[in-house]
Amino acid sequence: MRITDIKVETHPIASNIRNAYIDFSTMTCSLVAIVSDVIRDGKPLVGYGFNSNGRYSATGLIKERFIPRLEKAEPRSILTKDGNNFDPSLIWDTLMANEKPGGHGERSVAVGVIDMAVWDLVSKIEDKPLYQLLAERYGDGTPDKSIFVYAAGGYYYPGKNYQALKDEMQSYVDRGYRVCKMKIGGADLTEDLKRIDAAIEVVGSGRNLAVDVNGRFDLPTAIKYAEALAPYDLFWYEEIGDPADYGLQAAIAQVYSKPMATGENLFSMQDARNLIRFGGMRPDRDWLQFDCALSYGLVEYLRTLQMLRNHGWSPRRCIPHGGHQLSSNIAAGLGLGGNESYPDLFKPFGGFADGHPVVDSYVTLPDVPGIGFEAKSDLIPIMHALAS
Ligand SMILES: O=C([O-])CC(=O)C(=O)O
Ligand SMILES: [Mg+2]
Repeated sequence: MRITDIKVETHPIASNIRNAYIDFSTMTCSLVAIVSDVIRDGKPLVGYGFNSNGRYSATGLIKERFIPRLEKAEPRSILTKDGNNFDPSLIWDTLMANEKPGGHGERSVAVGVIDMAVWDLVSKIEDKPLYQLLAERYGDGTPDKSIFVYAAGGYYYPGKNYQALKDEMQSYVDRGYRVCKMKIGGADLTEDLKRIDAAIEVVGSGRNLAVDVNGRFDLPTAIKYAEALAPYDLFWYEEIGDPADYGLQAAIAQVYSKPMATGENLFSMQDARNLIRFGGMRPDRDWLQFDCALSYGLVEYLRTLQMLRNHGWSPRRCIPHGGHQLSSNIAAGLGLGGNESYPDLFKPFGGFADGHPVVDSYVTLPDVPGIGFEAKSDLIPIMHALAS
């Protein structure tokens, strides 16, 4: 068994939205196809992977450093002991050979893209959905039948007024979402509170609304907002300050007793561990958003989950950033708290399989081998085009 070809290309996922820190006018992602010599139904099995939004494509790194390492590896050295499948963690070690620790940067995105393709391929070779494979390898064999999802949106964009924000939230509610998320911190507090009031008119209560600062606030601003937000009893107050400012996070925990969420810009188990050690996050109410597609993939995410258990955290407190099908599989297979969803953004990479509607903020996963890309009609043609 061997890898016969690895292909990569960059795709635009641009839009005119803006959060408190960046706009998405030039956002891109990398798409990878790993072709194997395993033949099924007359065709080679192919695994696909891509990175989620927020970081740009890592195609340069993938091409220059990571594909050559994988191509040079002795084929037997990346297989399981019985030789019946590829071993994701041996592939991970091959990719990361000769890389110093720390300073994770965009390298974690490049490895995350390839790792997604590896898990897609590995579960296709086992001829089962990835969530089933994960539940069998790491759990009691029974994946969750459905997973919690919330609708992420509520961005700032040109000409958007309160009515447009309400219409957007209403469209999520109409598509089965109970919990929705909106951006704050890109306007002043008075304006943001008016936007929050408008959104709550639609979603019914603060408990159905999460707000995301995208790391914009310093401590005084964070506290001023925390005091104003507390009475709303929001679903969560997200990424309030710089992602690596654990002191700021811990200080907010002292004054804000309602749920907080963060972690989408922490890209390694070690960084996640620093958040848990020093960030004042509370395992009984807060949420962790580490996104494996930006942070060295599922091999690293398994290490992060183990670290969390060692610190008394349940995987149920994890709702990853990114809105991609890999995290849906992880959520169902490893018992996370759910997954993010962008009903209208970052298409066709984000989103779920066709014919699986969201009902009361829960969604089911398709019963197809791999991550489920073959059940997503807007995405799979792009993948096939790359592989062929
Ligand atoms: O706007 C973004 O960068 C995406 C984001 O933070 C999220 O989905 O939580
Ligand atoms: Mg966020």
